[in-house]
Order: sequence, then C-alpha cells, then structure tokens
Amino acid sequence: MTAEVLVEIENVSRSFGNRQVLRDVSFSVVKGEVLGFLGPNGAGKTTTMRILTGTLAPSAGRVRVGGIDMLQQPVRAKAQLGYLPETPPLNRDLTVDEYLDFCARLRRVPGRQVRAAREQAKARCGLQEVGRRLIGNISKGFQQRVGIAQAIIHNPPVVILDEPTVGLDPIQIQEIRALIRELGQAHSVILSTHILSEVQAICSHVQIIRHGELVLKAGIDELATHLTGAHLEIALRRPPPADQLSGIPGIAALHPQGEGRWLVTFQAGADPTDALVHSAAIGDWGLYELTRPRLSLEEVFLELAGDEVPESAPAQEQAA
Ligand SMILES: Nc1ncnc2c1ncn2[C@@H]1O[C@H](COP(=O)(O)OP(=O)(O)OP(=O)(O)O)[C@@H](O)[C@H]1O
Repeated sequence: MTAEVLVEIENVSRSFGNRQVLRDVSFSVVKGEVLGFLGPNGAGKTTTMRILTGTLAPSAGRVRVGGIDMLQQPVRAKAQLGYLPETPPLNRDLTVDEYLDFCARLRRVPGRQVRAAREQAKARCGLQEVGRRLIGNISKGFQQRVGIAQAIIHNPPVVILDEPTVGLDPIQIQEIRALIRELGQAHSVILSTHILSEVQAICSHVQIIRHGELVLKAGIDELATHLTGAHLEIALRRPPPADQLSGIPGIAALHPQGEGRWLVTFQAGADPTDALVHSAAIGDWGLYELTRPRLSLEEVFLELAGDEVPESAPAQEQAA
C-alpha cells in the first residue's frame, strides 16, 4: 500500500529581482512523516516554507497540499495546513482560551465546535491548566505550546513548524520535542531547524537545501549510512603484508590504525567487503572485527551542505 502524499512541491523556483534563490525544488511528504528541513543560513528554507504555506508565490512550479493546488485554490489548500512561524503570532493581552477561540474562528471552525476544538488543542499541547492565564504572563515554553495549539486548532493534516525550540530552556526543549513527536502520529510535520541533534531526536526524514537546491532527502536511518559506503574498519589477529590486503579488488587505500587494525577506503562505486572476508578466511588472518564507521549527521551535513554547519548541541540543550 502506498502512503498518502500530503505535500507535493514540484519544480519550484523563486527569484527576487534577478537573483534566483530557489532552483527547481521538488519534494513530497507523506502521511505520518516528520520531515526535518535543514540548510545553512540563506539557503532558502524560509522561502520554501513561505511558498508552501501560500504566503509567497513561486516564480515557477507547483504546490499541492492535501491534493489541493495552492495557486488555484489557496483558501482550501491553506485549510489543510497549520503553521507555527519562527515568531509565534501570539496576542499577549488575551488569555490562552480567548486567543485559541479567536484562532479557531480565523480557521473557520464552525461556531458550535470552537470550544471543543480549543479544549482538544489544549489537551494535546498540555495547556489545560493555563486556559485562563494571560499569554503575556505564562512561560516561554507554554507560549510555544500555545503557538503549536493554534497551528493544530483546525486539525490540519499538515503542520509546519519554523524553529520551534529556539529560546527555550532544556526542559522546555524536551517537552516541545515530545509534543512534536506525538503530533507526527496524527499529522505530517515539516520542521525547519538549525539544530542537527533536533532532527535526529524528532524526525523520520531529513532534507538538506543548499544555495536554493535540494541536495538530499533521506530517511533518518538511511542518512547516517548515506556516506558510510566508502569505508570499513577491520581488525585482524594475524594481518598479512599490506600489499596483500591492498591487492583485494575494490580497495583504494589502507590506513593502518595499529594492533592489526586498518581503515579501508573503497574505490568509487566498489564494495570489497565480500572479497575481503573471503580472503581473510582463506588466508587465516583471524578477522575478529569488521565495522562500517557511521558518520554523524554533522559530517553528512558538512559533506552535502558544505559552507557552514548548523548548531549540533547548543549549550542550552545539553540536558535535552
Ligand atoms: N523578500 C526578499 N527579497 C530579496 N531577497 C530575499 C527575500 N527573501 C529572501 N531573500 C533572499 O533569499 C535567500 C534565501 O533566504 P531564506 O530566508 O529563504 O533562507 P533561509 O534558509 O531560511 O535562511 P535562515 O536560516 O538564515 O533563515 C537569501 O539570500 C535571502 O537574502
């Protein structure tokens, strides 16, 4: 069974004046996916989010949300989305309940269902205790929950969150991440962030944009192995002379690590693992360890995005 596609961006480009900031970007998000959207500053994340949420038109290409074309039927397409911008659009002078009721009406929740929608959003975001408090008087973590509650008040299939944990303390970060993971069970979530460890903690998929072009979209598990194809670490009790090892077809280089350990680099497109294991058995080399070193998301990011690495673990995040 193929999963339901909820977001489709096809060949989207965008220019500002004669400067092209998005080039032929295509991706889709299926039901239940939590997609982390990563890229260096100025790579085009916000521009993509704005096009996706219908607040900016693409210069070329097509956007569909829940199967509805954003350019042809913007009101219907936007109803499929909930959006938490980087700075949540909160009114500090309203109580949480008043504000969420207001958002529900804005989102065209029918009058008689507003209260139920508000209570459900509050329950999902852990806001039951603060309904009557002024937004200006609750903590930043609770304010962020209110921002998420307004994004899901109309129960949209797709939720878009822009830097949702910025400025929170470690406990709040942990709570908001747990909430986002939970949201991922009922909605598709697109999460823009600079924090690599956040992507690893929350997302099922990751996408990297660089200079306005997508350079990777992968499942989070595939990602760690994405660039590991080129190396092996082996340990041998009775290592042969190096030229015997390096003679195995597909091996580009050998880097001795001492005590019978070697880092083996593959030739492009080759995988000498089987040949190596075979030679070790025939030659009685005492092969007792064979591992593929996994790259961190940071290393993968560096390989693909090049310019600059986003934060991996800001000081405030240590305990999260
Ligand atoms: N309204 C605009 N007019 C002109 N240039 C713009 C406009 N909006 C964005 N840009 C340019 O487009 C490029 C992509 O910007 P965008 O905000 O999408 O990047 P980003 O990946 O979200 O970066 P950051 O992480 O710093 O927010 C940048 O060079 C930016 O200066």
